[in-house]
Amino acid sequence: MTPGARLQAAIDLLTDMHTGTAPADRSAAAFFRNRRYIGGSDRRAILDHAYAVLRQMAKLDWWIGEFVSEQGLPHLERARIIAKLILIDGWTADKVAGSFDGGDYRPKQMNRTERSFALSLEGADIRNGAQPKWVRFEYPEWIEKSLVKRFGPGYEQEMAAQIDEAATDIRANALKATREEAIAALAAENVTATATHLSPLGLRLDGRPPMGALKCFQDGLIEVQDEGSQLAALLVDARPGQRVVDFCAGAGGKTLAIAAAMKNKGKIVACDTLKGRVERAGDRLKRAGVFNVERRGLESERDPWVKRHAGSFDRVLVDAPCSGTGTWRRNPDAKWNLQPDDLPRLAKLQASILDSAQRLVKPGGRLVYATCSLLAEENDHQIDAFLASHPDFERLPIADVWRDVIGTDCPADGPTLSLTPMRHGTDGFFVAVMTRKASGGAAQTEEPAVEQE
Ligand SMILES: C[S@@+](CC[C@H](N)C(=O)[O-])C[C@H]1O[C@@H](n2cnc3c(N)ncnc32)[C@H](O)[C@@H]1O
Repeated sequence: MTPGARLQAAIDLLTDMHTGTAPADRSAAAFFRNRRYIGGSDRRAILDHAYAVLRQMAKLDWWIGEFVSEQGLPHLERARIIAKLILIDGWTADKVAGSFDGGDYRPKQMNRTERSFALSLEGADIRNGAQPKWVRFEYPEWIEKSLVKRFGPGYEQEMAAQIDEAATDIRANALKATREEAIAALAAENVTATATHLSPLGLRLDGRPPMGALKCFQDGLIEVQDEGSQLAALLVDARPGQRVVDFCAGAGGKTLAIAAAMKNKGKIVACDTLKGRVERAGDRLKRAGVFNVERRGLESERDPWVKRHAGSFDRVLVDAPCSGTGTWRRNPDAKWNLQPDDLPRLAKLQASILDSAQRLVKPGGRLVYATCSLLAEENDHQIDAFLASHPDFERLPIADVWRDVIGTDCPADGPTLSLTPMRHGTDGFFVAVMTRKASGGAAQTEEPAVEQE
């Protein structure tokens, strides 16, 4: 494809991304599925253009807004790409016009308004002192109060750390390879990987190799997983022979890591209310050589299966549905899709999931709550409320769990773990570990636990 054709494809992709409600990565997958003729390097270039826009969209739109107030509205996605080329890539208006020339598959020529918009941007800095903070640091204005409550004045730096793209992290699958063996296998396929600082199984890749094409990926030696997510799974401290529930297992990211920690011995029940999602984890489990997992679709968090298995698991992980505010480096569109009423709705769901899932934990067993949220409402506040209403549970100091499992000093202060992109270079993750007091008796349930496997 010519550079201009890539730009037109990026405009079309952004239009798809901003029509309908699908997350950007799903829109992109559908876009390329319908255009199989687009090769790998063109695909990468088109995605780079589109994601560069998504990452700095508040600032690009601010510049568009400044211009529009005087001159009338240009085609929005074309305007965003024009602004991106000039403000981020440093193009001149003439260079943009060279690609917007109406040639085969290329953007049609800029009209007079677009041309004067392009000229007005030449030499400007994408950041401008007149921009409000939410524009400069790229987050929805309404969430500022929660960010200030959580981080204090440092919240701006936390948000700035979410603008740039995250590196690709992978986990060495201990069922098939040590971290050193995974590094060597990657090197043999010309991929450079370095050990992550916090996760003992983690590797950070140089660049973005096409993972699906790597033999060591196809053979299950490695899994794509952010370092924060690896740590959350490790802190479950699941041991060989135990019975474990991954209550919100999704496509099985943490299930796989837990299975490796258990050396495939014992049993994991991977549940989710999205039955199709948990079913689709099958191929990943097979590739990773995991065979101690039962996949289970739940009607809701109060599915009768939970009551039937009350008090019968050593570990229950609740990797709760959340705002995803810790993953905005990877999903920059998610911040603009999040709505103010999502937070109370999610907090209510998280509390309900915890309240139901806790029934599965046996006396002396552990309930581990994790989110990829940065917000106290979904994290510490949720745990405080849970402990207040479940006196048979107590929090285990995260530093103790960390030292037992990982063998180093925990990088976070406080009784729970909060990882952030700025402080730890991981996705934002929260982890709290609680135990059902051994003397607390079995979980509250109206009927005896019955094994039904
Ligand atoms: C953060 S994601 C889980 C990610 C997954 N654990 C992983 O590591 O790849 C949260 C999951 O919770 C599931 N979920 C939503 N509501 C639920 C409910 N009421 N009960 C159980 N799971 C639920 C969602 O379908 C989603 O897959």
